[in-house]
Parts: sequence; structure tokens; C-alpha cells
Amino acid sequence: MQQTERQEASSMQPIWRVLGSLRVYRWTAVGALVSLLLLTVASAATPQLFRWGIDQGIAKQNLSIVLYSAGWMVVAAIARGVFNFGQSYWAEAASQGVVYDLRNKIFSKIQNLSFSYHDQSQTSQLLTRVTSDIEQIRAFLSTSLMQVISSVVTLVAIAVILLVMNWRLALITLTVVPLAGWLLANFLTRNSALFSQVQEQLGDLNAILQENLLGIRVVKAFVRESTETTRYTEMNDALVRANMKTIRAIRNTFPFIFLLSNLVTLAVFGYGGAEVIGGRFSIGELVAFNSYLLLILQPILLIGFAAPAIAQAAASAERVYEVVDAKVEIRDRPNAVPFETCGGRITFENVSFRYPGATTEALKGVSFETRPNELIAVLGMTASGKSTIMNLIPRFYDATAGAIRIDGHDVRDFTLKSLRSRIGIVFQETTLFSGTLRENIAYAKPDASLEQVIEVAKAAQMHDFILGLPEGYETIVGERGVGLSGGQKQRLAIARTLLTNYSILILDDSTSAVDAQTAAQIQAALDDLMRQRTCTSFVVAQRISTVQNADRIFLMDKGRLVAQGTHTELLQTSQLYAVILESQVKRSTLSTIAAT
Ligand SMILES: Nc1ncnc2c1ncn2[C@@H]1O[C@H](COP(=O)(O)OP(=O)(O)OP(=O)(O)O)[C@@H](O)[C@H]1O
Repeated sequence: MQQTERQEASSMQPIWRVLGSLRVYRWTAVGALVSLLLLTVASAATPQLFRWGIDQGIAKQNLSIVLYSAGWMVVAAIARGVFNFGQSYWAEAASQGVVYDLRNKIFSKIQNLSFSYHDQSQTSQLLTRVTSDIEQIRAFLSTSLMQVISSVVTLVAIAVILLVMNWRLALITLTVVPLAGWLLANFLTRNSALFSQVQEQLGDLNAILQENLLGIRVVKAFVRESTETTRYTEMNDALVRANMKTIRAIRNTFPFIFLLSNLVTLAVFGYGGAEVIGGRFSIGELVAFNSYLLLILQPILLIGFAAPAIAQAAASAERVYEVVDAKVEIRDRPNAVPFETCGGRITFENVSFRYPGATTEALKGVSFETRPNELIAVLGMTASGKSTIMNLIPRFYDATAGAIRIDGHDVRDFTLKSLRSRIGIVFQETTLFSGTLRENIAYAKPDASLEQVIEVAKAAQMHDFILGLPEGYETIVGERGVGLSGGQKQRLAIARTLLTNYSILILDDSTSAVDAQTAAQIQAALDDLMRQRTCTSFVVAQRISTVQNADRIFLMDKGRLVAQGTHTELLQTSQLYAVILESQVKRSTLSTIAAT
């Protein structure tokens, strides 16, 4: 029992937190609340006007009172309209304010979350949180919350009025309240899990859609359209089934509430009619009583409809706060200092690393030190840990054991912003943003002049291609660079990085999709830049030309740094190097033949 109470309390906790965020918009919320109270007064006054019109006007054949009461009824109706508008307007304004803040908060949190969080969370689930979960919260604040407050106020006001008018009849009427309340409470306790399930399934459905949109080319290439459609349809069916379950639950509860109200109407009419015949109650009072009976049912139903929405909003709020509260694993240390000058001494001290959730280590006891202005090529079989080394230098992840230092300072002692802005990295996979080619190249430096953009595009062997386009640098590229070849995207990514204020440059297999000749041209242009501008450069290398140009080669195997030295040295000392090189010579010869 205690445990259930605790669970309920904790499941409603996010709702209290949402309510707390109304503090920022307290005056708007107060406006909504005051309008709501005045609306209740106007509604509760109307049956009294009826009573007055019937008892003092119609029964006593006094036309002026009939007209007066009718006139006041019109005034009450206008007041209801005005206050209704006021409460909807202000409630909407407050709810929009809260979700505006929440949307911004969750977005900026997503920007700050570490790589490991994004590795483990589904993009589509995050999308659902930012869109439909936040919408549930908005609907709760603007509608359900108002419904509940208005219902409670109306119930209390009407109960008092009824008790004053005729306490016996009032007690008969008010029996409907606890009974309907009990039915509703039962309904909610039994079905709260169902409401969360609906939200989760909506997230899953979005996940399939998103995955499919991103991978639509693969789907088509492997002729998996019908399987994908079946997968989506099955999930869609499950969502409809869960939704229908909630509808069935509603269907099983609400008819009983209506039945209750009808029974009470019967009792009021029977007992009230007898009171009127006995002369203890006027007809006007009975009519007013009946009107109040209708008014008392409305709040109960409203609470009934609001309750599932509140349960859904609580589930949504919990999911939203889960992201807002997620721990940012990689952050500045309290006394972090800016990374300003780079001498070029990058040291890995017995570094081991295991990706969160992985069972094996991606790096095992890696140690090395670079010398100023060195160009390091990192070579190794696939999955040997090359990219992982690159990921640790800008602290995309922190080493599980050991330390990484730049000029003797632990990278964790630098502020993240300064560290990352001085490291230019070109990833293996390229992401472009929707916009022009120029905007994409100048992504990290939006105020770069066209000359600067052209300069880096030239270095990345991209300039001639761009000039050949009708719109040149103003050509729009899609969010994923649709319309550009893999090699063109990679070159654009290189240009984008070259425009930053880097002093350490990391090229993670970033010319893998570029033909050998162009890669050599890029390499030649980069070689100059690397030697002039950087303190140290790393190139995850696939090409012999890169390896030969490098000052030193690090050879990785199964997470270990197994050999290091110049090309000539490694040829003599490492059998693995010879094997890898041989496979690359073959690949290079094949691509040269293909190119000619
Ligand atoms: N985000 C991640 N989460 C969990 N494991 C990962 C992640 N990224 C890489 N790994 C694992 O870490 C190991 C090293 O991967 P890494 O990407 O560093 O290899 P690589 O040498 O760069 O490979 P490739 O040449 O194929 O790019 C692999 O076993 C890989 O499965």
C-alpha cells in the first residue's frame, strides 16, 4: 500500500515540477485563474436568475421581473463568454511560455550532452520528447489543468448553494460526487500504465520512421520496402491497439457515471416534486436545483476527461525531464583553464578506453608522445582503435584509465570550448546542414569572407567543382548533402575544418571516398598547411602516399599501439605493417587502373 502511494507520488512529481515552472508566468496564470473564478460565478448565478424569474415573475404574473431576469441572464451569458475567453487566452499564453522555455532548455541540453549519451539514445526518441511530449505538457497546462481547477471550484460553489437551498435534496444530489469520484479514481489507477505505453509506442513508431527515412536508399537497394512497410504497420497496429484499449477503458467507466447522474435526476425530480406539492419548495427552486444538477455533473466529467490527459502529461513530463536532468559526463572541471598556445607535445600515458555499455576495451594501454610540428599517420586494421584515439584528444570521451596531456597539461584541465575550438577534426562520416555551400564551409566561422572560403575550398580541391555549378558558392545542399558525391562531401568537410582556428589537425580517414589523384592533391595542399599552421597533425591513413609523407607512423592492432616509426623503419621491423601496406598497394593499384 505504502509502496503504491510512493509510486503515485513519484509518478505525479513531474507534474508538480511543470506547475513550478509556471512561476515565471505567474501574472498570466493569475489572470487565467481570476477569469476562471468569475466564469464560475457567472455560471452559478444563472440558475438563481431562473428561480427568481419563475417564482417572482411567472408565478406572480409580474412581467417586468420576467424581463429583468431574462435581461440579467443575457448579461450573465455575455460575462461567461468574456471570462471564458480570458481564461482560455491567459491559460494558453502561460502554457506557451512554459513549453517555449522547456523546448529551449531541452534543445540546449541536447547540445551539451556527451557523445556517449547520443551513442546510447535513439534520435527519434529525442525527437518525440521535443515534439509530442512537450505538446502533451502544453495541452495539460492550457486545458486539463484549467478543467480540473474549474471543476473543483464549481463543485464546491454548487455544493454550498445546494446545501443552503435545501440540505436534504442537496445531500441526495451530492451522493453522485463521491461515487463518480471513486469510479474515476479506479479508472485512473488501473490505466495509468496504459497511458505511458501509448506514449512509448508513439516514440517507437517515430523511431522506425526516422530510421527508414535515413536509410531509404539501403531499403530500396536491398528491395526491403515491403518488409519495412510490414514492420511499420505492425508498430502502427500496436499503437492503435493501445489507443483502443484506453478507449475501451473509458467506455467501461463512463456509462456508469452517466447512469448515476440519471438516477440522481430521478431522485431530485421525485423528492423535489413531492416537496413542491407539499409547499416546502417552490417550482423555481426545483428548476434551479435541476440546473445545478447538470452543472455538478459537468465538472465530474471534465475531471474524468482531464485525468487521463494528466496521466499522459505526467508520463511525458517525466520523459522530458529525463533529458533535461541527464548527466553531462564530459564537462569543464571547476578550475579549468583555456587552451591557448600549443607546443605540439601530445602525450598518451597508458591510456585505456571502453565505450559506455561495451564489453571490451577499444584501447588498451596506449602510450606515445608527439613532437612539435610532427605529422603522425595512424594505421591499422579496421576496428583497431584509430578513430577512438582521435576521439579522446578533443575529449569527445574521457579515457577510462591513464591520461592524455597536451604540453604536459591533462586535457581534462582545459575548458572544453577552448580545447575543441583549437582542434580541427574532419570525421570519417560527413554531415552537412541545409543551406548553401558557402554557409556549410563557413559553418564554424559564419563571418568568414568569400575570399577565405575560396582559399580553403581550393586547398580541399573543391573550388573548381563549385565554380562549375550554376549557383557557385550559393548552391543549396540538402541536410545530408544530397546532390553531392561522397568524395565531394568529404572535401567540403575538409574545407569546413580548415576555416577554423585550429592548431591541432585531425583527419580521420577523411579522403577515403576521394580518388587517389585528388587525394594526393589535397594531401599536398594540406601538407603545407599542416606544417605551417599546426603544432601537431594526425591523419588516420589509408593511403601509402600519406604514410610516406608522415614523420612517424603509429600502427594500431586490436586496441594496442603495436609499433611506431618512419615508413622505412616499420618496413624493417613490423610484419603487420608489411601486410597492411601490401593490401593497400593492391587497392591503390586497382584504383589507379580503374581511374585510367
Ligand atoms: N560509439 C561506440 N560505442 C561502442 N563501441 C564503439 C563505438 N565506436 C567504436 N566502437 C568500438 O571500438 C572499437 C574501435 O573502433 P574505432 O572506430 O576506433 O576503430 P577504427 O580503427 O577507427 O576502425 P575503422 O578503420 O573501421 O574506422 C571497435 O571494436 C568498435 O566496435
